[in-house]
Amino acid sequence: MRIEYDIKLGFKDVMFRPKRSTLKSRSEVSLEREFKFLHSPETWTGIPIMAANMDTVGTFEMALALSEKKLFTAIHKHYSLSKWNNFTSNLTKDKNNFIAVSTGIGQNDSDKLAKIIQQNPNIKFICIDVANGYSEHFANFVKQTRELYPKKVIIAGNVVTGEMVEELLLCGADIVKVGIGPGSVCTTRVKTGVGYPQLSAIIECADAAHGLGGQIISDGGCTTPGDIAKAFGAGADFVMLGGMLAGHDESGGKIIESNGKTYKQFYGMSSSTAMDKHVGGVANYRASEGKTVEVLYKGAVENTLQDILGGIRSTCTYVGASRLKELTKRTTFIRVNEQENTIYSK
Ligand SMILES: NC(=O)C1=CN([C@@H]2O[C@H](COP(=O)(O)OP(=O)(O)OC[C@H]3O[C@@H](n4cnc5c(N)ncnc54)[C@H](OP(=O)(O)O)[C@@H]3O)[C@@H](O)[C@H]2O)C=CC1
Ligand SMILES: Nc1nc2c(ncn2[C@@H]2O[C@H](COP(=O)(O)O)[C@@H](O)[C@H]2O)c(=O)[nH]1
Ligand SMILES: [K+]
Repeated sequence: MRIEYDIKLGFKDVMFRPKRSTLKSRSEVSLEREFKFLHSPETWTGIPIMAANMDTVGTFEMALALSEKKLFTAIHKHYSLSKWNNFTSNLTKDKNNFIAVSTGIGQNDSDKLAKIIQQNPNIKFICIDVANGYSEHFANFVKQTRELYPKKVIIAGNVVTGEMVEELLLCGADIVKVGIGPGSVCTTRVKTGVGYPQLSAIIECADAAHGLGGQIISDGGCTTPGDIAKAFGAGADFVMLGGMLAGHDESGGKIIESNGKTYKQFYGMSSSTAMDKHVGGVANYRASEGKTVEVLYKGAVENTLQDILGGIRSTCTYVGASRLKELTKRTTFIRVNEQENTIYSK
């Protein structure tokens, strides 16, 4: 056994130190970024915030709403081929910049992926997503996917350490997804004791990825627009959101009326709710690693997006970044023991 003694940080452990700035207005901030990729010849321009590939968040409806504002959606892997064909038949070609098709690493997953891509060749992004990105089988799957799809942009995850980011990039991933256990409906840290505070994971993984010319997605743990800004400040190229985009018209999940209030169901993809729905229950050798919750119904996602994007533009003006790209260079984090004043929150 060994112990690493340096303390790893989460979003709640830091704040941005304000800096002098020449920006006159938050309207002067551009949140768009342009990326070239390590393997794929594609280029991408957009606002690098994405909906998670959860069946309550990464829906076709979410993709239509988010792509309007140049945000991205990792579509969940449980749509059938015919649902995909139906969705893409009404899709303008440019919208393919803002969606990924997701896959697991089983034979069924790769067969279904092949069919979806064969029938929808304009799809540009593939998101290979597993809970534990440390297995050899997963790395081999990434390699095989790169061989099959040399031009697609491949996202692979999840991992939390630099050496595995490098390995996945070398296996053919363009973008590595980072986060084990920070999610709002995640119970991995409780069930397994495994995890890595998200801010430190981002800092370490971004450094590893950028050294090789790859990108990272910070996945999970953002509960406020300020957390998203901190993820970008720490070096994330993209930020993926689950819970913050749950509960909207465009989200999946049942509507629940209770005590005169309206809620929407939201659950982890490793929860018993998800496993009952998609694979007929929790296998007898494993535990669920996700929660099922009810979130207050929030209406159209557009309003939430304005709140998020407005918050991040404001962060940028506080540190003098006229473009999101400059935010990390202009970031000094201070370690803190307090966040917001909660006297009027419940
Ligand atoms: N970011 C995170 O912290 C987490 C995210 N999730 C999300 O939920 C989805 C469903 O998760 P889940 O059903 O748990 O697993 P996955 O769908 O990710 O499982 C992928 C494959 O990896 C194998 N595997 C081996 N060890 C592990 C392990 N420790 N954890 C998970 N899989 C393992 C699984 O086999 P077998 O099932 O036979 O073991 C399975 O074949 C994920 O794809 C991810 O989107 C889930 C948990 C954590
Ligand atoms: N450990 C688990 N993690 C999960 C599960 N379902 C999804 N996730 C991860 O959470 C993020 C979203 O995080 P949020 O804080 O923004 O809500 C998602 O992208 C997955 O990586 C699960 O059942 N268990
Ligand atoms: K995900």
